[in-house]
Amino acid sequence: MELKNFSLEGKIALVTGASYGIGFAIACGMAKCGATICFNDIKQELVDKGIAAYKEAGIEAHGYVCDVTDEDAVNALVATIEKEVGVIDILVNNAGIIKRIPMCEMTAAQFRQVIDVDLNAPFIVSKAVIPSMIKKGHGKIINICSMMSELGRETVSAYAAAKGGLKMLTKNICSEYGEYNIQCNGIGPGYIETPQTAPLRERQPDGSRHPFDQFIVSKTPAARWGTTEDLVGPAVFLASDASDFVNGHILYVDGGILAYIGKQPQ
Ligand SMILES: NC(=O)c1ccc[n+]([C@@H]2O[C@H](COP(=O)([O-])OP(=O)(O)OC[C@H]3O[C@@H](n4cnc5c(N)ncnc54)[C@H](O)[C@@H]3O)[C@@H](O)[C@H]2O)c1
Ligand SMILES: O=C(O)C(=O)C[C@H](O)[C@H](O)CO
Repeated sequence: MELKNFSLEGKIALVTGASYGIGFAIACGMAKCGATICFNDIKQELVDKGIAAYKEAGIEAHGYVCDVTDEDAVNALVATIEKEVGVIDILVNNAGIIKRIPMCEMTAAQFRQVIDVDLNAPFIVSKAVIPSMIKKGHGKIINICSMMSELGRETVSAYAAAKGGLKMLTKNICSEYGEYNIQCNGIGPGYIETPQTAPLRERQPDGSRHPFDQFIVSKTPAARWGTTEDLVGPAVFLASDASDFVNGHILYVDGGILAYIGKQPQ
């Protein structure tokens, strides 16, 4: 039996919002498996820093400024990549924001902003790449979901609504385009050490650990925060031929949080 390989040689990947953080780590991992990396971010300054960081990692990445919520800009980005690099084989919808505000104190505009980046944008970017994937006869779409695709918590109503919707968008793209050999799956990271979660890990004025930091470690069987490197193997798997029969799945990379009721207070 031939082992379907994990190589990404000859594949072109677009990772959104990938100047740093989870997207940067996933892109670096895909590059090490042979993929050509294209990425975007919202500001030239971030793209420039990203290109330098990829170069430092030995990767010649193609960087573009593009706000993923702007449909015209996204369509222009995909057309430019197709012209300059080639047809996108792998899309990672990674760009995202969070606003931690109690729901009744959050404005509708703030709610909409989170939905726009975390849910509408993955729709926009996926819609932009799918036609060429159909023509090419294959495609991989990986949506970066969250624990909040399954669970709620105080202050993250918009984010949870977006990430829950992103889980179902993932399943719907699978349903609608699986027959064209397009696999759309999600990765659901646990709590990962990146700028997005930095406020949850800040030391207290007395030097003690943030209460949320202690809470998450107690809720994680692995008893630690995740790192961006923990996400690379799962992303490469879902981007490779080895996952051609995996579709509509959310792969939770959470150290066991979703399986664990929590430790009895001592
Ligand atoms: N860090 C975690 O614990 C965690 C866990 C689960 C899911 N996630 C998700 O993973 C993804 C990456 O998270 P992260 O922790 O690396 O976040 P981050 O805040 O460190 O990075 C997010 C990136 O997205 C970019 N971005 C934001 N809005 C954009 C827009 N409109 N257009 C283009 N780029 C935009 C930012 O500039 C940044 O480069 C997000 O979707 C996040 O919701 C993070
Ligand atoms: O709960 C929060 O405040 C978060 O920041 C959620 C994390 O970013 C992440 O999405 C958990 O999977």
